[in-house]
Amino acid sequence: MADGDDFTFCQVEKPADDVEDQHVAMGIGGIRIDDKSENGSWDSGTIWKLGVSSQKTVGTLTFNVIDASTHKVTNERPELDAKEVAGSSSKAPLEQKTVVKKPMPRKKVPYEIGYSPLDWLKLTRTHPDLAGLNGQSNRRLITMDEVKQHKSEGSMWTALKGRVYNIGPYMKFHPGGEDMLKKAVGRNSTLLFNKHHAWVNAEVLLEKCLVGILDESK
Ligand code: HEM
Repeated sequence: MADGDDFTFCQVEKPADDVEDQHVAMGIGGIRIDDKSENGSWDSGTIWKLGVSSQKTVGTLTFNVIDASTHKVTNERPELDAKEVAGSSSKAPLEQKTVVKKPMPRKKVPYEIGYSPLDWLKLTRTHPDLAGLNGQSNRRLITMDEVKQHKSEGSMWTALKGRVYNIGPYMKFHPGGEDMLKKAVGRNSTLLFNKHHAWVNAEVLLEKCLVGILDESK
């Protein structure tokens, strides 16, 4: 290149991801630059290429602009000349498998008047014995066999995350509806609970309904 030519040349690296190539320069499939040095020899280098090329010359620089507009866009890596793009000969598939878990559809039921979460909070603060303990300790160990025996209106027990609760008083307050909560009665409802709303803080919500600790040894 002649001294008078004020031409700043910076080397452009080929981007690591080939998918990007097709979006960054739509219609241009590659660039080749040839520079005639002062001793008359040619320095040349192709940055990347995809399709048919046309040649342009500016001063001593010769550009090969390669047209990719007719090039079929596929998920395959474009054919790259190993000689021209050193170190990028591997043909790894671009397809990425993303597993998107479908969220559970929300099935909240409207509250009956007097059964909102706030009403439940008030009840837990004023009712003397929601668990139905009649003075018994709520630290005692309870087996699943005993849980199964409490399925009546006033006393509906469920085992949840290692604790046993009387969920009878909570039935009409449950935002997912009574029918859903009834599925928990007389059994270990931990899996069902987590399936629908692992984020719900049952320990706090049902604190006053605690009957005992689940005896998991039996
Ligand atoms: C055993 C104690 C349970 C407690 C304390 C409880 C509490 C709650 C709370 C606080 C909500 C509102 C969640 C929110 O707004 O994000 C809710 C919603 C719901 N619950 Fe429960 N639940 C219990 C058990 C269950 C069980 C066993 C089932 C299913 C069989 C169930 C099914 C649902 C459903 C379908 C909703 C509405 C879902 C939604 O809003 O996305 N719940 N529950």
